[in-house]
Amino acid sequence: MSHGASVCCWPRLYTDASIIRSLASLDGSFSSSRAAIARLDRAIIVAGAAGEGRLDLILTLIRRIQTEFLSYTRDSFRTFSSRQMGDMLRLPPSNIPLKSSLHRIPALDPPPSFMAFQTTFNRSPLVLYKYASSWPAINEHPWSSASYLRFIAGPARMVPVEVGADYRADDWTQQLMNWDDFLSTLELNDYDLPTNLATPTAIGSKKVLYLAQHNLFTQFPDLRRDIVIPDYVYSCPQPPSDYPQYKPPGNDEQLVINGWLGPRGTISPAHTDPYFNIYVQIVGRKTIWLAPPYVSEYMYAFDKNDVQAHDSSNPASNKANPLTSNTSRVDVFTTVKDDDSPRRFPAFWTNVVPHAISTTLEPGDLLFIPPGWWHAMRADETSFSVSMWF
Ligand SMILES: O=C(O)CCC(=O)C(=O)O
Ligand SMILES: [Fe+2]
Repeated sequence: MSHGASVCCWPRLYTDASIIRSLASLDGSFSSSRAAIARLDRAIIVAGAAGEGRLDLILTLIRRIQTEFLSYTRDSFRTFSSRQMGDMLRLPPSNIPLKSSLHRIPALDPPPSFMAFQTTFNRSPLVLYKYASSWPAINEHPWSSASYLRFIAGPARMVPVEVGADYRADDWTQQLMNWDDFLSTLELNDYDLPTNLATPTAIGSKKVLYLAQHNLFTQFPDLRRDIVIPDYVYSCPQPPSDYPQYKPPGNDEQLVINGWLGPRGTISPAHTDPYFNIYVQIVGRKTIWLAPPYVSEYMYAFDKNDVQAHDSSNPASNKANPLTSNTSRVDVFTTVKDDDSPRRFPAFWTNVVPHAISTTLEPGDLLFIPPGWWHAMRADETSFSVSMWF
C-alpha cells in the first residue's frame, strides 16, 4: 500500500463500516434507529463521510430512518417564529467598551464591488453593517428559532461541541452530543454567567457548551440554502506582505464554511488563522477584537511546549486540540478593573492596544479579516455566526 493510500483509506473504511453497522443493527425500534443515526453522523463528523457518494448516501439513510421509524414528517409549509433562543431579549442593548482597543473596525457603506474588494479593500479588516440583513437565515428561516433548527435536522442527530467557554482552560474538552439537547441548553441558558461578562476563566468553570468551528452545512444542507455566500470569497486576493504564512484552505473549493453556535459568554481567545475570513453574524451580538500581524511579538502567544503539555492532558478529545502557538495568553476581554493583566503582559498593553480595533456585530453584519490578523470573539448573547475561510 502506498503512503498516500494509507493516509486516506482509514476514513473510507470507517465510513463504510459505520454505514454497514448502522444498517445491520437497525430493527425498526426507537433505540436502534437513534443509534443508527448517531453512528452515521459520527461517520460525517469523524471521517468526513469519505468516499465517492458517501455523504449523499448517509444523508439519505438518515432521512429514511427518521421518517420510517421516528415519525419525522417534513411539512414544507410550516412557518417559524423568530423567537430568540436564550436570554438575548432580556439584555440591555448597550455595548460594553473594551479596555484593550482604542478604535473601531472601519466600516464601509455601501459594500465595495467585487473589483474594488479584489484590488483595494481586501488588505485590512472591514465591517459591512447589515450586509446580510435579508438572508433567509435572519428572516423566513430564522436560525434564532430552536424549533426551526430542530426541524431541518430531524430527530436524533449528533453534533460535536466544546465543553468549557475557553479552549485554553485545562479542563476544556470536546464531545459528541445530541443536537436537540444542545439546542435545549441554549433555550434554557441557565449558566448563571456573571452579568459583566468577566474573564474567560470565570466563565470557564461553568462548563459552557460551544458548537465551534464545525461544518454544520455538510450535516444539514438545508442550512446552506439560508445563507448567500458573498462573491468576495471567490476573489483571488494577494497574500499580504506582512503575513507570508497565508494559505487558502486545502479542499477543492478552497473555501471552508463553519458554524459557531453558543450561549452568552463563549469566547474565542485571540489567535491567528492563515486564511482570509468573511464572518457573518446571524443571531445575537458578538464583540470582535482585532490586531494586525505586526504586533505578534507582543501577544504572549503560547509556545510549542505549552501546546504539548495541554494536548497530553486532554486525551479524551476526539478532535485535534486547537491550542497552538497562534493563540495568545492575554484575555483581551478582561473587564475586571484592577486585574494584573498590565503587570503580566506589559508589552501587550503598551504596544498592541493602540493598534487594536473592535466592534460589536449584530445580526446581518459582515466582518472581513485578512490572514494573520489576531482576532478574538465574545458572544454577548446567545449567538450563531458563520465563518467563510478562503
Ligand atoms: O466565533 C468565534 O468564536 C471564533 C471565530 C474564528 O476564530 C474564525 O472565524 O476564524
Ligand atoms: Fe479564527
